[in-house]
Amino acid sequence: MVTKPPNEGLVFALPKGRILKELRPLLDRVGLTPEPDFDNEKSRALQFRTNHPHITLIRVRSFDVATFVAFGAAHLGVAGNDVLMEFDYPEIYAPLDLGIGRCRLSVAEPVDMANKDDPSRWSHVRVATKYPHVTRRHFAARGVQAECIKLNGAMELAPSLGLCRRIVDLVSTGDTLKANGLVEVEQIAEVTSRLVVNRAAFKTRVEEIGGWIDAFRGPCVPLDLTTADPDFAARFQGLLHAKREMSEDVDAAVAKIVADVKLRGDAAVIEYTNRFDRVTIKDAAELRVSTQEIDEAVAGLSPELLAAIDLAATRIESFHARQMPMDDHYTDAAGVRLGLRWTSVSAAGLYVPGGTAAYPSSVLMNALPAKVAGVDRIVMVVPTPDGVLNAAVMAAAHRAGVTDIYRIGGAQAVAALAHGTQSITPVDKIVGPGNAYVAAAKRQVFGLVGIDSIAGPSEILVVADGTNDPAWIAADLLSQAEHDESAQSILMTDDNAFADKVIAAVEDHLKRLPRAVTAAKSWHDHGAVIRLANLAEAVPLVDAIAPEHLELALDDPDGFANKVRHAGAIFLGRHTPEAIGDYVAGPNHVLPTARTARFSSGLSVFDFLKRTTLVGCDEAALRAIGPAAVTLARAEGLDAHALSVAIRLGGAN
Ligand SMILES: NC(=O)c1ccc[n+]([C@@H]2O[C@H](COP(=O)([O-])OP(=O)(O)OC[C@H]3O[C@@H](n4cnc5c(N)ncnc54)[C@H](O)[C@@H]3O)[C@@H](O)[C@H]2O)c1
Ligand SMILES: N[C@H](CO)Cc1c[nH]c[nH+]1
Ligand SMILES: [Zn+2]
Repeated sequence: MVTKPPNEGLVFALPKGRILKELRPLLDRVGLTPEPDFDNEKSRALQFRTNHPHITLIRVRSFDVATFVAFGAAHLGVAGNDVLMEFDYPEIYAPLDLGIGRCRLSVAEPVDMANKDDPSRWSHVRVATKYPHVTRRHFAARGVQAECIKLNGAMELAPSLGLCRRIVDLVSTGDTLKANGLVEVEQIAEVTSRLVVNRAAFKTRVEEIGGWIDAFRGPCVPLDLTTADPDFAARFQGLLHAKREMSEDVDAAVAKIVADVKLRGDAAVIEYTNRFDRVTIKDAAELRVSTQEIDEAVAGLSPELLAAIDLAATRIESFHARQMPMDDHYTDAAGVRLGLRWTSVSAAGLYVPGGTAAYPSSVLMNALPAKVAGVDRIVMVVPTPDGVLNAAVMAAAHRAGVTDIYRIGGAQAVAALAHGTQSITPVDKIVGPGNAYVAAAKRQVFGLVGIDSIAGPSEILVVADGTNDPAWIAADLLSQAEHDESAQSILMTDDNAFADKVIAAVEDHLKRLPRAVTAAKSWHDHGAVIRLANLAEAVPLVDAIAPEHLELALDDPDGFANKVRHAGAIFLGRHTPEAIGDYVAGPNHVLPTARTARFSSGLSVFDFLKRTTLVGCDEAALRAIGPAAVTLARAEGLDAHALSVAIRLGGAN
């Protein structure tokens, strides 16, 4: 580690080449102007002064940025996550994804070989790569031994010259691979460039380095619309129809996983689980979480957390119990006995997300309606990345009466629940939120099993007047933004000055929130502030957005709520933050997103129930209504239908 006096200038390490071109406008945006020679591609200089007397830029190879920063020779830098993954330097902190230098780290092989190859059957691979550590780790996680030959460039030559058959390299457009007769067969990681800092330097110079992190994060302002503006209607339509989720093509990958689980059962589930969750399950018996593991997890939790789980569970259970519908049996005027009977599905599968965060609250929200509805077998699947079983998730499952828990996630878990495996009995219905892979798998198994509606990234719309505390409303907006970069938070207000104060309060909260990077990206990319002439203007706008969560921080929230038709859940008044509904209010937090509240509702006991109708005629009743059936059957040309009624009425001919 290079030690530098704290009062000396900051050194900023930047990568040469393609990324520098994309980075250059960002330097302008943060007000960092290098000396003119920096933009001269022919210049051999490596170090450059800037308009800030204390800041020097160095221009080095992308791999060397990480090394300069890790050893403290540079304080800040810009490096791709491919480089960060390869070195895995604990001294580097990467607070910000700059969203530039987008590409992927992939495994590629010759086209003619790929046509006959099945990556799921590999046991040993020989690979040419600049990323031996990432490559070995990637293959080890799925039980494949990787022999890596380190090359620094021109990787594409390796297969044609017989050095090895496969390569692992960065792929941007795929043109270079194509030109060399290669094709991608597996993706290891999505790559973007990150702002990186030396941890020790950050600790000692937090104001200075933190200031640059904030500057690169950019002014975190959302879309700002005013209903009085002439272009409001067009811009509002743009907001309504903007695509928020990444358009990753996951369908093909998921179809392959689902087919493989259907064919090979447990063996395929184990293989995908080991690969995606970085675990080493050897035997199908290990897939199921044992009673002892559940008991141990529950025993290790604080009484405070257990009490909170219990309070939430009691309230959710009681709210859902009131939803239970009544059977109906009666005899009508024609003497026909009619009835409608509700029964639950026999077995339900609950998907509990666990890839990037653990959600005990979602366990309760999914399992308790099933329990209240009377489902006999409630099976929960939850991924355990790096083998970590979340104790609060286990406690919530225990409290909610889940019968079986499997430590599996993603498409393979959904496929196992739908098709069954040697060790997992299939279920009748699969519910629960999850990422794009989970959503695609649910869509693909629908028909074989039932599914609930697909919940996408979270949303909140707050309608607030100017008498609210801006810090409260800003926190509410961030509560959903912190879920996901694709989440959406919208403020509607009739007070301009209040709107400005909320925008400033969001900035302020972001300085302290641990999930600031995610929340800031969501607010910046998808957030909106809509300035109204009066609060009545908000009603049709709310209906058009049909938000998942609608918060009404108004004097008369009930009056406003009565006018709204489309919203997943409404939170009434200044003391009802949406987060209370996420955890303990009682109604379900799995709600329709992406404007689907126009035609669908949140998860409820009805998702686990189905109706059977009952009809009973005696001779007199059949005589009363049968002739009309005969007439209709003949009109449809379905004579056997007509006969089956007429024969009972003595009119078979
Ligand atoms: N609406 C709600 O009520 C609610 C509640 C909680 C969470 N959520 C949402 O659920 C989502 C959870 O996502 P998550 O990723 O954290 O967990 P997840 O459990 O949904 O997904 C993790 C799994 O995805 C699979 N996967 C990841 N990368 C893959 C790849 N390249 N190929 C194939 N499979 C791959 C793996 O099998 C992994 O186990 C978030 O978007 C969150 O906002 C919604
Ligand atoms: N707000 C999310 C659904 O939109 C649910 C959740 C779980 N934990 C916290 N919040
Ligand atoms: Zn939430």
